[in-house]
Amino acid sequence: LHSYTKYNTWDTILSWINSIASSNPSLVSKQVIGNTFEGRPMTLLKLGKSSGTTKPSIFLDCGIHAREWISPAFCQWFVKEALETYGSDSQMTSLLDQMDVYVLPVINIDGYEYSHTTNRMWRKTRSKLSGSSCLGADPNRNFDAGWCTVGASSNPCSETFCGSTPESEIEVKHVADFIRKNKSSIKAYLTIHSYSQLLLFPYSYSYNLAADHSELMSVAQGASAALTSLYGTRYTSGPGASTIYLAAGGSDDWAYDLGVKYSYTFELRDTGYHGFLLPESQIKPTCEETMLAVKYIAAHVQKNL
Ligand SMILES: Nc1ncc(C[C@H](C[SeH])C(=O)O)cc1Cl
Ligand SMILES: [Zn+2]
Ligand SMILES: [Zn+2]
Ligand SMILES: [Zn+2]
Ligand SMILES: [Zn+2]
Ligand SMILES: [Zn+2]
Repeated sequence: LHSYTKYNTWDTILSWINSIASSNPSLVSKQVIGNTFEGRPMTLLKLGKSSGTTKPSIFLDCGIHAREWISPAFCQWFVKEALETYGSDSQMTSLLDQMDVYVLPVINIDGYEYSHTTNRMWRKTRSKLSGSSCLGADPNRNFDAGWCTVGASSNPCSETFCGSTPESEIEVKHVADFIRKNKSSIKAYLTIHSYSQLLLFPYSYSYNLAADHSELMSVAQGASAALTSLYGTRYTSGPGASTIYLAAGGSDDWAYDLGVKYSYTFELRDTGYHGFLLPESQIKPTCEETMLAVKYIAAHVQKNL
């Protein structure tokens, strides 16, 4: 059965998505943006007061890397908090009245399932490339942003295999298609990973500073300070290249270059003690502190609409 403080399987998450959408019809709608390589439905939740017109929106995705289980847990937590506090929390109420928040709880569903059933440390998709016995590409190297130039491998057996072409991974293509289609209204892109406790923003594919570097930095510093205020968890903020590593093909860089100014990658808890195997006992505190950072960014986005 579904629990917000457990690492739910995909089947449990999908039935949760369906029940959430059907029990909150005025605030939530769902749509399938396409199927994964193995045919699972990439199901997107749209949160926000329904209005006849297109509202400005925030796109939040989780589970691009299979083994980063705290990530889908956060997307589920965000939905719970949003629906629970709409009407009582003034900021969340204002957010969902003025904007829409798209939540994609698991991008890499095939990989997520595989990490539950077969290999806990799996990272990539589960696509089959002709001519190789190795499976999958790194979806966060498969976006069309400096594709395969740095920090990625063209070896299909590598953990950071960039894919045969940009958007070769059908999961990446579906996400990119959706964001392209809605790029005029999507004001922020937040993608959730683990671990390291970092708040990253463009660029990772180059050491060059983004045009909006100073604003992105100040918002990141404010967001991580908000996060730290709850339990003292410390985060580092900065451009991906200088803060973690130089690497191309990431979703945040791609969204930023498409014109989504507020584009951030979160690396949640911890800093390596448990790493990807973060105990379920830490889901609640991790999600509660991350809510503060996400709400900080959302408030800044709203102020700048
Ligand atoms: N644009 C990016 N933003 C963040 C990262 C770090 C994550 C950490 Se799991 C990754 O390696 O895919 C990597 C890239 Cl390429
Ligand atoms: Zn398709
Ligand atoms: Zn990751
Ligand atoms: Zn990571
Ligand atoms: Zn522990
Ligand atoms: Zn809460």
